[in-house]
Amino acid sequence: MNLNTLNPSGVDAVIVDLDGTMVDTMGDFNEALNRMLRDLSLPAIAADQVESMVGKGSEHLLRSVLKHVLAPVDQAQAAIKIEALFPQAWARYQHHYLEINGSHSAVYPGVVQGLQALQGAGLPLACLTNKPLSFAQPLLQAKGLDGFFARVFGGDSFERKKPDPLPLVKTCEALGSSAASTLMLGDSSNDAQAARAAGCPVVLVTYGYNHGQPVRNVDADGYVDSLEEVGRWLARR
Ligand SMILES: O=C(O)COP(=O)(O)O
Ligand SMILES: [Mg+2]
Repeated sequence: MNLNTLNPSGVDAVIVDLDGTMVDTMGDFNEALNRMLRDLSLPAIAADQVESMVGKGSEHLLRSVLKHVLAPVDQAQAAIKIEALFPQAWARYQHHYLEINGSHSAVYPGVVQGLQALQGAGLPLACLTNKPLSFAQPLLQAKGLDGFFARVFGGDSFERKKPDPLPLVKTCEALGSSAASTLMLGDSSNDAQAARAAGCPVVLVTYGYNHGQPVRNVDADGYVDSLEEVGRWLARR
């Protein structure tokens, strides 16, 4: 663990990211995307391609996937085609994602223990994801994680998504804590950039999705291999 620059007694609340931090949802993304591509008579996409596209919300993911599968078409044509396909792609993706939500995904080791420790330390918790709220809420329920969170916000809960600081600022407001005393736990540069811009301390997990880039290269206050480590550290406050 490397949380040297942070003081646990300065933390009053915690915001936790969902995909890549609490739940490994890559199987769900891959399944829903490939069902959508089949409906649109487009070729399938491999899971390792999808991983680098996750993190900036579902609209961005769908545009990236469509761009990838339409790659042989020239760029200007692809842009026009993506926008033409988007409404149907979005409708089919939502349908399939909600149908399979949680059935191809798993809670990472140490998450439940970590959240229990944070709750035991009396810290109010919020889940803040770029996933649509209608996907996030049933996923948290299906994985037995919903009871930990006083508030849950999705990528469509506010005007802008992470890496914009707005969702973090609004989540701090909802938790009644100052940005400087609200710790963000995430897995990607979106979480870290949003936290930095909002003035929140940020710790990143090393096992999630960071657009295929090494997470330790992202500017953050610490990196952990398990949320259990954060729980143990904050239980000392
Ligand atoms: O849906 C996404 O793009 C990623 O969601 P996250 O913010 O929970 O990592
Ligand atoms: Mg994430």
